[in-house]
Amino acid sequence: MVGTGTLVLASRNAGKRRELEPAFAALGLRLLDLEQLQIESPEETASTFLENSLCKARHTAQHCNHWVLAEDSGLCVPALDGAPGVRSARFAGDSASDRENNELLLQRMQDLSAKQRDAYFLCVMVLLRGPEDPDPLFARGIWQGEIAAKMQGEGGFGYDPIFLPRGAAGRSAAQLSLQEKQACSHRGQALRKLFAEMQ
Ligand SMILES: O=c1nc[nH]c2c1ncn2[C@H]1C[C@H](O)[C@@H](COP(=O)(O)OP(=O)(O)OP(=O)(O)O)O1
Ligand SMILES: [Mg+2]
Repeated sequence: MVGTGTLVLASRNAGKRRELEPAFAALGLRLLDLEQLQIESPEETASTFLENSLCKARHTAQHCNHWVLAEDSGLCVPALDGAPGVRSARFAGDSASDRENNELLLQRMQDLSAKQRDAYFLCVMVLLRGPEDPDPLFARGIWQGEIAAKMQGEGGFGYDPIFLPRGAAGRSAAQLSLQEKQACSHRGQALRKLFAEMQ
């Protein structure tokens, strides 16, 4: 793979790209995303992160000639039966902004007790080494924390301003540096496991 020099990231999310890019750059790999390749995003209609992730990877691999990395991720609140879950990006509607999703989740959490504010991020990553790869590599990561009472911090993306990671002393994920977030996040863990699988 290193020889090809390019890996396609089957995503339109610039936040994911920012977090994933340094690890691939260190391997001498350049990431190209769906925006750059002008490939449409597939519909994310499955009920599991795994299926959505594989669907993004497979759709993209059919439109390009490179290895493809995809991931599907989301925020799960057990007290809300796992919502926003696989629908995290579309929680407040099909073209909802991060702010709208954050506001809706804060509103849904309003009457919950401290214990019920527990939440976790999940990331399921897939690497396809060609459109017909019969043996895709998978890896998942989980990041435990709780939902804050209000948004705090300017960094990161998505639900970062309202996610208080366990062990971060009350800082939100949006108040962590890129390196701090990658060291403990669902995405960082999944990526490290994927690299281990590739050995
Ligand atoms: O580290 C994170 N910090 C904050 N929020 C996060 C994170 N990781 C996932 N999330 C949220 C964002 C979005 O609401 C959903 C992912 O949805 P998901 O479909 O996987 O990504 P997306 O539609 O933004 O981009 P794409 O499908 O093109 O990769 O979970
Ligand atoms: Mg998506």
